[in-house]
Amino acid sequence: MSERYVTVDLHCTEQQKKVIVEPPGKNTLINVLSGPGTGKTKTLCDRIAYLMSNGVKPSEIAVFSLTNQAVLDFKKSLSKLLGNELSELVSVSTIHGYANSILLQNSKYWDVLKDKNTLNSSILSSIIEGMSLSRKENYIKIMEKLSPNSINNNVKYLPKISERELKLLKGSDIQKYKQYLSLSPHNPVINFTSKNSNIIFDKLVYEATLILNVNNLILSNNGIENNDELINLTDEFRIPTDILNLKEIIIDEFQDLSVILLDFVLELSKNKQLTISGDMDQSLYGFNNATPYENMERLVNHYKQPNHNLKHFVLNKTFRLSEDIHKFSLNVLGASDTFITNFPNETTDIPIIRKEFTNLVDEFSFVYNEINHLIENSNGLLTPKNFAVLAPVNQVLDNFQTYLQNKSSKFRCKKLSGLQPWQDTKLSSVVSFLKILDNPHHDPSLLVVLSFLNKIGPRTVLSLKEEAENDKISIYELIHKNEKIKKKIGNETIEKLDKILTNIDKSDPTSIIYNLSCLSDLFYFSKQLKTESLFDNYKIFLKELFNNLEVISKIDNEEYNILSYFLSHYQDDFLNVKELDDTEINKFEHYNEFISLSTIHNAKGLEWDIVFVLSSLCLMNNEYSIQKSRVNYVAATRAKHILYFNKSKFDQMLHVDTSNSSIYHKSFVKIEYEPSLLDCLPELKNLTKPNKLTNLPKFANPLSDPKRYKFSQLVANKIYANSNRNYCTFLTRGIHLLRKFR
Ligand SMILES: Nc1ncnc2c1ncn2[C@@H]1O[C@H](COP(=O)(O)OP(=O)(O)OP(=O)(O)O)[C@@H](O)[C@H]1O
Repeated sequence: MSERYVTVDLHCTEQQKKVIVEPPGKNTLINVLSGPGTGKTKTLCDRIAYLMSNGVKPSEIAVFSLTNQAVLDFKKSLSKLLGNELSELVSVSTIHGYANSILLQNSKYWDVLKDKNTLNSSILSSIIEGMSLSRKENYIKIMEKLSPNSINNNVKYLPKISERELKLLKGSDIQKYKQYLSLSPHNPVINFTSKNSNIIFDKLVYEATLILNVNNLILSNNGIENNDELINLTDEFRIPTDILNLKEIIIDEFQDLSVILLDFVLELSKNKQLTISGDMDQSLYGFNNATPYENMERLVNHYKQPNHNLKHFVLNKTFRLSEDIHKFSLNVLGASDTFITNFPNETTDIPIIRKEFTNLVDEFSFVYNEINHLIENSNGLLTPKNFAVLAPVNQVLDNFQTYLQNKSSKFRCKKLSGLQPWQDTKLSSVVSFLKILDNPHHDPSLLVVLSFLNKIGPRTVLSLKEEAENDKISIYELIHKNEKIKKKIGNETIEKLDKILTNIDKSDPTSIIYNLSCLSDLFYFSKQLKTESLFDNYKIFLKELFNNLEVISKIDNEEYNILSYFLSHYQDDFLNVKELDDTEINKFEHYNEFISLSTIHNAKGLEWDIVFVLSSLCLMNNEYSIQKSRVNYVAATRAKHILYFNKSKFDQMLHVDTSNSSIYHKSFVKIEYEPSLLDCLPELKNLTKPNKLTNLPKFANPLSDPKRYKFSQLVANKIYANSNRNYCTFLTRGIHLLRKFR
């Protein structure tokens, strides 16, 4: 057995260190709280390194976040700290992805959906069928024996409701909502399989929670091994031992969890260590019923039970925000207090630049000129990579990109993946196309592809599957035989499909790529690839696929045609990594040439030296809401040095804008603080510093203003010095990590 030692120095503050070295305990909650840039994510990574150095196996740690982007960022931080080889041993995934993998253990669709982070709602709907545990006979019998009080008998009497009503119910009566989730997919009162609904994802997590629940009951009921009947009943619910052997569950971005996700987390972390970190004010998923304060209250009460432990850790130093930006962000939020009392030594000391616009072209031209000015006056110290342009919605970013193209801009932009967090990444569907080209009787693949057609919804997918199974024929045969289905799909489509299948030469890479394109056109695949970056990735994928097929064609192999050889040998991550990982694109283009463009939602957890937040000119609704304040708060707190927070003429922010006296008056008398974490954790009050909303932030003139020309050079020097800073400046006490690697 080979042994290796990896030494990692952890540079941290005293407060971060307390989190890092806290030993894991059973039924213990480590609650890491604080504001933006205080190193929450970094501290979690350091903790993992420390635990590993103290004998916890990487397979005993599981890290979760809500979005693919957040998962990717966490993986990057961990691999920066530990190197790829070590960091890849730790499971980091979305909760939905992990729940999905629990459910798919026994599914025959496993080979289509094996990537833990990739969910495809059309196949998912087929999978959900047949695995609704809550209504399964065996499940009910197990519950009667092991946990008789938990069976809910009211479920039978639920009235039929629409999807919209069910969504509303999620916000108003979560218990009722869960009763609906417990129904079988074939129930007559609610449709789980609608393509655009998040309900299907809740159903998925709900079912996985039940499986965990059964396993926890088995574990806590000694003597079950002598009970043959229970062993038989529980057999189909058993999950792999890796999951049961977990010691530490880590949740980053805790504030984004909904009640359904918290149920899953609590079940998974039973008898284990649960470590969470988050900033309640950065909760952006209210539209998906993230309930940060309620969840925190529930969690705290849970861990106040006997035999449970609760430990709070507050980080008070931000490594990102200047005092001005911090003050601005607190006012944007209407926050009465803050945990942050320490700021980085090196900041550029530029107050926020807040310029007003009445039309988008003026605004775009301002942003372009300002970036140009800063780059040109920096003596090469600033490059596009120091900048980000953020907007509330994708549409504004697209317009900005078009503006730059028309202007033949000197610099280029890279849009951060606009993928919806837990939903389809679609690119994996290319495998389905390839499988059909190889063998049209591969049912799961044909179902995926058919579901891309407008008229084919998940209900039709399910009935196609059922019908084919009944008639003992393949789906491909069925669509040729059944006149009704033929009509639904369209005769012409079926004929074209047949033509492609006859034309393809499976031993010629060019023919494979050509027919793959025909097939994907036939099923409107480009419509599925909604974002430009996904489309770019698709092109990269085709290029790589072609290269791979060319290589295979040189291998002398009589048994296989090259397409089936490829399909039985391709690496799983050949497909999956690319659509999530921007670094793949960086291989093709030089990173420094790009300005990051991102929606505010996608920018969460990230930081840049200079950030432009575009105004909401395009959005008609200028009414105040806590959700909107949180989005603005996240946007403002992405900036390390200079924050441009553009203003629409029609928009005023309470506690921030001073020019309009009535607004000032309003913000002055209103002083209505938003709900705060202290409402559920009053014991942390003495760790906070009050924020006076009447004490308004300062604003500065743009840097391209002739009077500030010299200043630009100074700013560039400071940013450059700061980007090359040595972490040791902040080192309170390094931890020496020695890891035995087996
Ligand atoms: N002890 C430290 N010494 C030096 N830099 C640090 C330290 N801790 C964190 N940082 C730096 O501070 C920045 C913010 O860290 P991180 O992204 O982990 O913060 P966060 O609290 O998760 O932020 P957010 O709430 O915005 O997601 C990063 O650049 C990180 O490298």
